[in-house]
Amino acid sequence: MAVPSNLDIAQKASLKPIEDVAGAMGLGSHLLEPYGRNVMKISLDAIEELADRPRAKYVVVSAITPTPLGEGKTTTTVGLGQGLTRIGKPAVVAIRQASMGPALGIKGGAAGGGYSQVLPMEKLNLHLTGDMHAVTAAHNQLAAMVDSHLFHGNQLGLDPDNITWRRVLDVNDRALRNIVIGLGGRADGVTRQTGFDITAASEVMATLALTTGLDDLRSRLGRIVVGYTHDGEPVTAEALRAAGVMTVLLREAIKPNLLQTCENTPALVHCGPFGNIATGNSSVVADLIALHAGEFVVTEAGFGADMGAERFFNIKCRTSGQAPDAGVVVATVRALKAHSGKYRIVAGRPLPPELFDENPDDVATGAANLRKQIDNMRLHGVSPVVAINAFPTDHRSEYRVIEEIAAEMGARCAVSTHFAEGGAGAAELAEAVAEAAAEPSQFRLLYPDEATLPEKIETIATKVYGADGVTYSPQAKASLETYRKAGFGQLPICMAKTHLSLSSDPTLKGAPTGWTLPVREVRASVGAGFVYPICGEMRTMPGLGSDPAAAHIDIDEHGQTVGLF
Ligand SMILES: Nc1ncnc2c1ncn2[C@@H]1O[C@H](COP(=O)(O)OP(=O)(O)O)[C@@H](O)[C@H]1O
Ligand SMILES: O=COP(=O)(O)O
Ligand SMILES: [Mg+2]
Repeated sequence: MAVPSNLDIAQKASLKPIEDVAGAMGLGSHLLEPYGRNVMKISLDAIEELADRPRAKYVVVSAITPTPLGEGKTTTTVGLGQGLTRIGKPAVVAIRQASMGPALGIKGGAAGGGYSQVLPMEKLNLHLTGDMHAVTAAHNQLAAMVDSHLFHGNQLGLDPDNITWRRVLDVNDRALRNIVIGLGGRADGVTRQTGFDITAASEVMATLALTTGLDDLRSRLGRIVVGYTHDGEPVTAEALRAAGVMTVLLREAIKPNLLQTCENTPALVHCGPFGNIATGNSSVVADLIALHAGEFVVTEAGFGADMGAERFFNIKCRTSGQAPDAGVVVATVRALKAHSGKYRIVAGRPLPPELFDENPDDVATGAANLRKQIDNMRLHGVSPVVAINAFPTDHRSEYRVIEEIAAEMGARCAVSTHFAEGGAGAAELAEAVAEAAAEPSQFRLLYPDEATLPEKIETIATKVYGADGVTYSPQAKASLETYRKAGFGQLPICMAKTHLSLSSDPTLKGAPTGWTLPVREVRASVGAGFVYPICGEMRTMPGLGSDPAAAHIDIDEHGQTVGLF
């Protein structure tokens, strides 16, 4: 029987009073702030108040390199959280809020799918409690203060041609990528070129995702570098007297949002997605609360294990000091077939019909990517569990290929039908994850703080992506030298690279070899606490397709939302 649409399931689901969901986590009402129906914010006091309770097992959900459709990481995160709860291991799910860019663009929402969703999905995929808008406001307030400083005499000596701080908006709008501001008369500001990034790519978002509390947020925001003087000295948000107001604009946004799944499992939703141009993980503070509010925390890391999971390990866990107990690699038959190079999956276009023919050989051909992503978990000492996210068009013989490869690689594996069956469909996966998480943690970071920036970049490129080496543009080389001199050398790396390939070329599928990683630009996100190499043709402001989801979203005759997915 066909599964109803995500929206149908979401609109018909029976939600528990959110106070009861909070109660199941052991959160007292004094820690809770209702935001309308079915959503609450949690005070950060909960971190300290819950700290003495037993620590949960910490599970990160990643994936093989996805097709543009996404392979079900968020859906599996939710399904696994429901599955663990069903087998008597109460779990808390921790995911990111959707960006309206992809939600109204090609990809769709980020609340999961089928009977494994976080609800209310309409709130999660649109405004939720306004955190995205708060990040946008704080980011653009700083941008306005930069340009106002230029207008009022530039006392700090900012080089107008070396201002790295752009503006952001939570909309896919290619027309804003490169703009000229300050046009008009003398009173209209200083004319210069700049542009917009999507809000999820803002350093303010990454700072919010990595901070451990309000004081830490205030000092991180102060360290944000907006540009450099003519002699290469960094100019900070603190110097522009902007960090205080930015902190005030974010004082509600720093609190994680509590929602629930289709099966009333607690779900914390906090911070933004994009594991290719941002850190792509939910917040440290949400995990610190969740880690003492149940037996398992299941959190997602954007895109494939080379992207979100690498950042989860080497940026998020480095910052929080937490160590994961298991890592799930979501695999789908369709994506492994695509990795064989014989099928082209384009978002917004019908899937090639031959994709649904039984073809275990093509699954085997594309499985090089699965092997590498399992390796990427092992590289960090994390016990991998392969979750085969079952689609109705799959064949048993194709699962057998994946199971055999997982067995060969010593990884546990389970077919999971959580999309169609909710937590009951993830019971086997939950058992496998519980076993993996029971093993002593061998977690290790990929590189030490004291490695140089080029060493860190080369380590990720060669060990995680499988590159032979790295090439740098002259601009990238100069930036790395500037950052070394400025004392940023101890920071970890957040690599902006395509999520559609292990390499920097989105058309190279499987596990490409014989290539080098081209670093064309390097930015420093000193507030968030990482250096940000941009590899190949990466855009930090997506554009809308010719037939975006937005064109199919409406209000029906009953006033119900339609078309959101
Ligand atoms: N097993 C499945 N069967 C059918 N559709 C699925 C399945 N898993 C996920 N989906 C759908 O695929 C899309 C991507 O799923 P999602 O969990 O958002 O992937 P990711 O988080 O990896 O990007 C969503 O629209 C979701 O509803
Ligand atoms: O950051 C990207 O997230 P998904 O992989 O869930 O689309
Ligand atoms: Mg997702």
